[in-house]
Amino acid sequence: MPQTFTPAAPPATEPAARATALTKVYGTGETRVTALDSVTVEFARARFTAVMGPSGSGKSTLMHCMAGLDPVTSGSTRIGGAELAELKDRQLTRLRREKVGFVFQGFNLLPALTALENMTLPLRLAGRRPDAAWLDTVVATVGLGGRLAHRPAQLSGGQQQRVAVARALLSRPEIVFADEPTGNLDSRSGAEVLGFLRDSVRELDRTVVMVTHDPVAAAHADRVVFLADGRLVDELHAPTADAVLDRMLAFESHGR
Ligand SMILES: Nc1ncnc2c1ncn2[C@@H]1O[C@H](COP(=O)(O)OP(=O)(O)OP(=O)(O)O)[C@@H](O)[C@H]1O
Repeated sequence: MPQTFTPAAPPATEPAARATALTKVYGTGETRVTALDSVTVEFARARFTAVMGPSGSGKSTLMHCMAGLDPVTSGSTRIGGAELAELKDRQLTRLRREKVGFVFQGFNLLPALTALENMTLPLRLAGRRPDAAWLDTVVATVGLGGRLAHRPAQLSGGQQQRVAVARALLSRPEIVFADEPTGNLDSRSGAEVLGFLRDSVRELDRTVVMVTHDPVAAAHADRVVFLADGRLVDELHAPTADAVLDRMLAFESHGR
């Protein structure tokens, strides 16, 4: 009897994103910098991971390479089942638009648009309509129900960042990369935004990777990975702020 071949579905344990022996070198000759030196790391689905390390250790570079914003020098980066180096520019742009959400320190909202218009803009640019039920869920999770018609200037920093989080979640991305999302917020608004990021992982099954300098912010994550000099040097599960701070101080004293 002829056998029909059915491609196997990706195993449930496949990570949302993965880097294998990822190396990134900037510049040549005297200005050559190895920003990432053979980093292998996985970001599990429906988990909140913080990336920490001293200034210049490669955190932003790791995020940019894994999000397909910056080409790698060698090694492999995957989002879901897709190997980024194998994608043509147009496919990469599409993958970034559909599978990756971004949250930046500076919110990056358009001032002339309302909160709701800002949230739905990436989907509309992609020619897609937001799913009404999912929009309601995301808006309820980030707690912006009464503010949808406000423009960014009429919102506090914390509310603006919640709009940015909602925008990142609306396309149901495989993974959300957040670069210092609380860097411009006071501690109370920062804690709220971190709470929403965590809720989006716990309640909405999203995957979030957050670069931060702040041990208190990192303690909201399920796991913290530490970079030093472009290498992955340690990780902590179920971190507390004190445990994160202890590790950071240990790296700094070793580095001296
Ligand atoms: N576009 C670039 N051109 C040249 N060198 C770069 C570039 N981007 C980053 N680097 C270098 O790569 C190294 C890692 O930088 P990266 O920004 O990833 O570190 P980081 O851990 O995010 O730092 P910070 O915490 O200060 O934001 C640094 O030495 C940096 O100077």
